[in-house]
Amino acid sequence: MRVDVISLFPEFLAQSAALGVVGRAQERGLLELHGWNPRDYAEGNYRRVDDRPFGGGPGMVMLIEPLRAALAAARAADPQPAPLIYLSPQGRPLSQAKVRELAALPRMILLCGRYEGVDERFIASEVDEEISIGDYVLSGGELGAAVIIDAVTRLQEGALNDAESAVQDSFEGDGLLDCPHYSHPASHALGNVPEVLRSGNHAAIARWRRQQSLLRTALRRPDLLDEAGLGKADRKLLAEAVAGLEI
Ligand SMILES: c1cc(-c2cnc[nH]2)ccn1
Repeated sequence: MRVDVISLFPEFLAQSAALGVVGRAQERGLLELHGWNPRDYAEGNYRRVDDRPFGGGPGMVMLIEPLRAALAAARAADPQPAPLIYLSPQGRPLSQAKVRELAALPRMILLCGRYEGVDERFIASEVDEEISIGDYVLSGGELGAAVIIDAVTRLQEGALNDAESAVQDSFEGDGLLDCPHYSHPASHALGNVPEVLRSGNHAAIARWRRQQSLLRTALRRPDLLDEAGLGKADRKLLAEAVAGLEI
């Protein structure tokens, strides 16, 4: 997969992408990352990439022309078509379903805004999709781009080793929150590991873990539970766990 990133701080992404799964995916030829800095295409002595907003108000707005030139350079660098995705608080919330959709693409171009954002005419003319990574304001879209790059890279065939794939599957598989995890020591001042996990009874362990995932999801993210479409056995397992809660 090829990912082009339009950003005033390409070094930010280069550093974050050099590590871990994303760094390894690049070494394995599973991912190609290219940065495009609008400042390299800005005209004039000051190479302006932003200016004050019409109508007044705080902050600065990223200008159309440097963005158009950076986008044109990115598109000219590879014949593969690619959607332009703008990371912004006004975007649709990122979900694992959207990550799966993006991971299936051969290429995408991520636009990272700074300041107050991007001139609306560029968005209306060139942006295919706006995506938000959460309802909070960041200093720019680069962290959102890094999140998307990490999440889609993990879905590239061959990017994860067996242990990492198991972790991915355990979360991604059924849309529920993960169960609690424990390791040594079995007994500690902070508490003891649940007996079932030390029983060696794999059926009982799987049942306990499923029940804990269901209970956690019901308590913390009931919205995910609704989407999961539980079957009769899961609803029974959850009801048993809820009945056992000490309220
Ligand atoms: C994606 C981008 C942003 C953001 C971009 N610039 C300021 N905040 C916030 C949330 N998700």
